[in-house]
Amino acid sequence: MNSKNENLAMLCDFYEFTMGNGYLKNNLHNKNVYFDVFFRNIPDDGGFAIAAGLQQVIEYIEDLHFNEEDIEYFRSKNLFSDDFIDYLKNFHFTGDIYAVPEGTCIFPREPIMTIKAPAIEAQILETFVLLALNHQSLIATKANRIVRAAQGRAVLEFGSRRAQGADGAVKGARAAYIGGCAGTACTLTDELYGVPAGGTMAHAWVQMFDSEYEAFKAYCEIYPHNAVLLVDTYNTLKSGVPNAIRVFKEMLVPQGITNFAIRLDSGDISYLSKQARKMLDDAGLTTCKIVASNALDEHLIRDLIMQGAQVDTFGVGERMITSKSAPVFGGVYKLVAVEDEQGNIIPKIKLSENTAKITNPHFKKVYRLYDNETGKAIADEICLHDEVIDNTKPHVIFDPMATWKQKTLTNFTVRELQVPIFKNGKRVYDSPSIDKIRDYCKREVNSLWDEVKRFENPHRYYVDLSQKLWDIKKELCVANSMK
Ligand SMILES: Nc1ncnc2c1ncn2[C@@H]1O[C@H](COP(=O)(O)OP(=O)(O)OP(=O)(O)O)[C@@H](O)[C@H]1O
Ligand SMILES: O=P(O)(O)OC[C@H]1O[C@H](OP(=O)(O)OP(=O)(O)O)[C@H](O)[C@@H]1O
Ligand SMILES: O=C(O)c1cccnc1
Repeated sequence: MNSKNENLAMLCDFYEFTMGNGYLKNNLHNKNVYFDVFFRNIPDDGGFAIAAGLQQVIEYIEDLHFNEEDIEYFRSKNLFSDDFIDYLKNFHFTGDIYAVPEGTCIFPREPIMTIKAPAIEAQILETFVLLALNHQSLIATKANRIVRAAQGRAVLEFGSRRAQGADGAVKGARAAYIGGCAGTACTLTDELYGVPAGGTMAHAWVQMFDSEYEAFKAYCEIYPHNAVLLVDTYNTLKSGVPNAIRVFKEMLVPQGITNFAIRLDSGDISYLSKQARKMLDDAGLTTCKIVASNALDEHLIRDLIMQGAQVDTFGVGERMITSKSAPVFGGVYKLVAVEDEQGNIIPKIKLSENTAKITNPHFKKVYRLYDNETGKAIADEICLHDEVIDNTKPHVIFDPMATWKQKTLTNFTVRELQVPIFKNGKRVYDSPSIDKIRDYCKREVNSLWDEVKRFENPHRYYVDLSQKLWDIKKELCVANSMK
């Protein structure tokens, strides 16, 4: 499921192979094509999303090959030509890929990945590329909302047991960490990706002993430095908290240990946490932290904080790992250009009755423009691949949906968002460590205005087109609408 040497080549929609077979028959297979990955709607009607999943795309592509069993499978279908089957036998990726690094804040309609490759290769990549980017971007985006709602309090990822499948759990926990979670309950995600795993205890531990007091005592004996006692098995305020206080005072305080905690997992978390805080403080255990869990999400956490709940750490499972309130990240994979025999890039467009759904044609680049005074991101500008924005001159940006809405920038910095990942089939990019990705994500989110980050009716961040790209798009719209 996760190792680099697992062959996921067959995790591919069947039509990629029927098209591939057809491209070969029509001698189109070696034609270089350009595909963009982009998305149209931000989950939960948020103001931005977070890119994640690139490392899994890289590992998939580096390992992409069809083994004997796969070749036999294709033969058994009696659908594919011998030439195509021979082609698959020797398949490996030979193209170029550009992508935004994991942890980047991303916005609708801008290319987050661009694939330039011979047609069959580009087509075969589609399913896995979308699957990996869509899933992890969804969870990183959701986790970031939950982490922001917690306003500096730690959020732990607790979702494996309710994730949609093993990959949903493991890659989901990786993405949640990129989005800002402090750690995960998923041991495998720690082993594979270095996301710190940890946890508290289940009700089963407490139930295994003759009394709650004995259960807490036994735990503190083994784990004096990591004691988080679950206090709601019988009666939170009448037995759970008093027993925890007794054990902390009898066993840990005399050893000079102060970093212990209790966990609330049911009932009114606001009321219980305030009462528990008071009881702990009255007992002199002011350093004791309070963890809360139980079907939490960004709205409940925000609400609990508004109610004055005394919670230091939130454990969040099902609603984060499944992104329950918005379970789809609609990233798509669209053909934007082909090369002719001379190597000229011919832009392609897909029209739609819905103007927002008309694709942005051509091989492109995305620039992010930052205001030098505030350091905040002003807008993204999608340009042709060979366009450069000169920040020493005033620069006009305009809304592509309402071109009369213009702004002239004078004091700004430009950053190209996509970086080269593969060149002629060879990887030219090393994924940063997971902690570096997480730090980068934090800086990225800090570079956005608060208005873009609010949960309700966020300000729409501008994603503009360069004049040259806009002109080409308009021309293609007119030309293609006559077809
Ligand atoms: N003060 C609060 N304000 C708003 N929501 C809360 C508050 N306290 C708890 N909640 C949430 O209300 C929901 C209550 O869920 P539920 O009825 O399943 O829990 P419970 O009955 O307390 O516990 P359980 O059934 O797990 O023993 C949870 O999502 C919980 O996080
Ligand atoms: O509610 P979530 O956000 O998904 O957080 C994870 C939940 O998983 C555990 O409970 P579970 O119901 O599995 O078992 P328990 O009876 O031991 O609490 C834990 O106690 C949390 O309540
Ligand atoms: O460590 C915990 O407290 C934990 C882990 C997974 C799910 N619920 C709780």
